[in-house]
Amino acid sequence: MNNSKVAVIGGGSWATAIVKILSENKVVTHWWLRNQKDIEHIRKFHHNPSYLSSVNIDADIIRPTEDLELAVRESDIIFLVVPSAFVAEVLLHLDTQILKGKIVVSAIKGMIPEENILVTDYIQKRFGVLEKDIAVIAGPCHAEEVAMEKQSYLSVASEARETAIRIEKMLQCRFINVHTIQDVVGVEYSAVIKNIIAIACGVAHGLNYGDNFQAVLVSNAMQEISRFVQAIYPKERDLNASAYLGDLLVTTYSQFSRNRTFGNMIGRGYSVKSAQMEMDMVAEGYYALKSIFEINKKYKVNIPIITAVYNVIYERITPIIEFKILQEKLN
Ligand SMILES: NC(=O)C1=CN([C@@H]2O[C@H](COP(=O)(O)OP(=O)(O)OC[C@H]3O[C@@H](n4cnc5c(N)ncnc54)[C@H](OP(=O)(O)O)[C@@H]3O)[C@@H](O)[C@H]2O)C=CC1
Ligand SMILES: O=C(CO)COP(=O)(O)O
Repeated sequence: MNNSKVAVIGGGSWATAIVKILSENKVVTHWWLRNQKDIEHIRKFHHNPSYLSSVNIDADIIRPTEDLELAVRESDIIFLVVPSAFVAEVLLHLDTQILKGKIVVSAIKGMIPEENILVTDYIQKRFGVLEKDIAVIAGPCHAEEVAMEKQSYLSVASEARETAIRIEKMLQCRFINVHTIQDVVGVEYSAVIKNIIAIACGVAHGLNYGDNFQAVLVSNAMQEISRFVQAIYPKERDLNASAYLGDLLVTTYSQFSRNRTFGNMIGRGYSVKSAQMEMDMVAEGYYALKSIFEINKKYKVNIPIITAVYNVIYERITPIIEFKILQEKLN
């Protein structure tokens, strides 16, 4: 039994997968979900009816609750797992002092819209959490495969080694291998951008481009990620590590990727609205596009793939035309 007191904030597929991992390690967890019906269902039947419903929720270890404040107050480690667009709204009524001295782990791969800042920057700014108490979960890992207990790998990034190791021990289990890394900003930006690239791959697939094109798209994208991350936060980092390249590959190639699925619909001619309505899950890349585009007005990095996706999604340029232009910029 792990003695840390933990809260998981969020009721979607990734939150459900993280709850499964914590439960495997016997970590007593307050699990906040916004949907009262889901909470009652979990209490009664020990499954999340809306996401990864095959996952068994151990009632002795996992305590679903509608009381966010209680979940946070009772815990010393908080896992944030709501899509980035809803973070500010979900945390709105929490006292600004409530996270002081607690460890906050962001499992979110997105940015706070409007403010155009990373989730960890938002948590530090709004709640005064110290950098040493912040961690990020990254790596190529789809919730659906965690649910099936397929061997997976996670990276825990923190500037404080002690914090990273504490979280590593909490997540390492039978089917999850965890390693630590000291690059919160690089890992977060890379995870944000790979979602946009996965939309690009989906659009390309929807337009009937083949594997040859996607391989070139992804390798050019890796260079794009490298240029952007090094411009924003220069540091010696191995972008071939699974926290960066691995996550890009799984999201651009996996059948489970929501971002790729969303892009595929756009490529096939769906409007943005109808593609979003068709999916009952969130494609973070849609929101990230706007933030990265805004941030890049200052850094002026050459980001042709992100620009092409931005033009398709926000400027309503026909994908077939935009991708013909992009084609000429890849090598
Ligand atoms: N799924 C995955 O494999 C992975 C996901 N992530 C990241 O985890 C984060 C969470 O995504 P994930 O769990 O997959 O999400 P899902 O797409 O599975 O679920 C969407 C979640 O968003 C909630 N939601 C929808 N609208 C609102 C709203 N207006 N206010 C508050 N909450 C809302 C839903 O709640 P409700 O059901 O009540 O509508 C649900 O909990 C994202 O940043 C994602 O990038 C990271 C790694 C892997
Ligand atoms: O981050 C992920 C896998 O590592 C999930 O990607 P999607 O949101 O596109 O499914």
